[in-house]
Amino acid sequence: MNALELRGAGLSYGSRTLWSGLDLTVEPGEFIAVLGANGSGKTSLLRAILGLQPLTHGSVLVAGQPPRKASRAIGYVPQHRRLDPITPLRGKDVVRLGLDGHRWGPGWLRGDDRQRISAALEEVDATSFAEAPVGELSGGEQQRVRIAQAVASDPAVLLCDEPLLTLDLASQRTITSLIDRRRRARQTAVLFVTHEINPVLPYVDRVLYLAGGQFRVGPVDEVLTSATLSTLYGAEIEVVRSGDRILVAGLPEQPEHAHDHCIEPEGPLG
Ligand SMILES: Nc1ncnc2c1ncn2[C@@H]1O[C@H](COP(=O)(O)OP(=O)(O)OP(=O)(O)O)[C@@H](O)[C@H]1O
Repeated sequence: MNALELRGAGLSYGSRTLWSGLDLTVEPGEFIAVLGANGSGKTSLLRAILGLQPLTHGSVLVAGQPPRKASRAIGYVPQHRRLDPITPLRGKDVVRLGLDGHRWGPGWLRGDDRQRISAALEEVDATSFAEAPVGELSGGEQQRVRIAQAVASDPAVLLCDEPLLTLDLASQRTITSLIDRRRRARQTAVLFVTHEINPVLPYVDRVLYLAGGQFRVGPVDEVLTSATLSTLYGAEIEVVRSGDRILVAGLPEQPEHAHDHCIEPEGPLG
């Protein structure tokens, strides 16, 4: 079964279309980097997959189910934001929210939930944070606990919304390799929203690039090229591969053909 399937998906806010005609099938264990201009709708795409934002057109299925029915099939890792030092939660309480955070009330742990919480913490080498007040952990440690939360229900899809932001290089490496390890070990598909491809470059199978109401999906070498990005942005953009890094020069703040009042988007390129 596909981990994720978007068919003819489109999202508009009022007269503004973020993207439309989006067909994307993600296999179990695939790592997709979602890149694009500010405001191109990357976070909105994740919200649609989470079932928090209804699509204007088309459909989304997670592990064969509509998002609302698939809550345990979706893990979500948000941007790192420093938790208040007095946050009254221990590491294991944060992980538990990945199992019952979508249900109201205090609730009781079900069946093997306790085991799932320990296994998730162990997976991110965070067993020692189980009893620790999360607010006192470092940024990278807090982000590891958030990954444990996201994988606790053994999701089919892991949605990561710029999880490396504000982390130092060493923590970025730890987080990306933990996510990669999980998807290989459990065939968890990953949608990884990022402004910076290089930290995830070794892991990426395909890129979904959104800009100016258009998109392009494909392997890194097909999408991150001067020709493709220049077309997407309607401006001269240069992409240079230097060793194991990709450098992009000339990115405008906004794509040339970004539109607040929708002209029909051109959809997939090429
Ligand atoms: N609920 C909403 N109603 C109306 N407009 C919205 C709503 N949510 C987001 N938007 C707008 O849609 C656009 C896309 O937002 P989104 O956060 O999805 O973009 P993004 O690609 O993740 O941006 P960034 O890279 O800056 O984080 C933005 O212009 C935003 O203001």
